[in-house]
Amino acid sequence: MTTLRIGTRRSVLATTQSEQVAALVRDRLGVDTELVEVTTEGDRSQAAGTPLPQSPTTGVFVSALRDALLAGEVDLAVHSLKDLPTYPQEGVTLAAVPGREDPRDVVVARDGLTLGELPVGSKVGTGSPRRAAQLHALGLGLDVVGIRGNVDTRIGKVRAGEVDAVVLARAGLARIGRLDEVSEVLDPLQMLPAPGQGALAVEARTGDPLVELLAALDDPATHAAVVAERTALATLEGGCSAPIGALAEVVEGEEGPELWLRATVLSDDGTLAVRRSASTPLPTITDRDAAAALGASLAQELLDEGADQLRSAPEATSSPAAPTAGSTEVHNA
Ligand SMILES: NCc1[nH]cc(CCC(=O)O)c1CC(=O)O
Repeated sequence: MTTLRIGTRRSVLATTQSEQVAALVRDRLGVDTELVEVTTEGDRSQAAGTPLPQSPTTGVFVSALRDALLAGEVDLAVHSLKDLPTYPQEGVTLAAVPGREDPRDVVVARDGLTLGELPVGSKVGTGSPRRAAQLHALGLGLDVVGIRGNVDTRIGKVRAGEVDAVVLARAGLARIGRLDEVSEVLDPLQMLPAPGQGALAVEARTGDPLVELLAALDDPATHAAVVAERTALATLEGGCSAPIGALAEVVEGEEGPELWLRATVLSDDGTLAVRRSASTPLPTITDRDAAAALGASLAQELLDEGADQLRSAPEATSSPAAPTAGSTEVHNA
């Protein structure tokens, strides 16, 4: 085989991630690699300062890379898995999910403060409805403000005093060597990560013999976890558009590996939330059907508990959404 061309976005985070996959390809397949930078619509719109659609499921960072893959300009594409839409794309196969970074969210705050140490009314920046809703649900009286831009830009807003803190994925900071900026790692009980957070997706063309070779890059425990998380997300997306967090982990049980999954759906303002967790034995670590079944059944439980009715009151209306059966009302202190 000649040199494998790896399609990547241009940001520091994306090229670092792609270089990590390139190193895996060289180690495990013994093949040379070349990074090919592809500019995505998401990158262009961020550079121009125009707002992005709020949901990452629209895949603005993803489609240009897939186009380059389908056009044969690159042999494989590397994405942050949480940025991938849940619906499959014709001609594109998820060939490997490498080992995951710590999936938790972190706080980068002025003076190294934690969320609980920030005074009431402090400005916390995030562009993520999931993070915003969970920040509100903490009841700390924080002022959640919308910000955007890459990891560097967002940290810069704290250093410039524009906001008191930002919430980011620990994985992104770990990959670009900026963990020293972190003032608090958020427990998933307070801040459940996005489905797929901290994991990478390696995509290739469906039917390309490369798909089978790339299986050597796969980490089966991570793969099982993200299948459960993303199946839950896909099932929930069918019924609601509210913010969703989900995290699965493989643990060693007495009778072999078990997959644990917890998930939450919140109203945008964080005043209503449903949370559930469940587990399943994994007869074999590559049993993706068991992982998918766990995700689907947990999502169904959340929908049965009213996850599809967790709508915040529209801003123009005065009456807040009524608590729904089975949902937990979160009181802001
Ligand atoms: N939303 C953009 C995005 N996509 C992937 C990561 C970080 C890496 C990861 O989660 O795998 C980030 C930045 C962030 O959320 O802080």
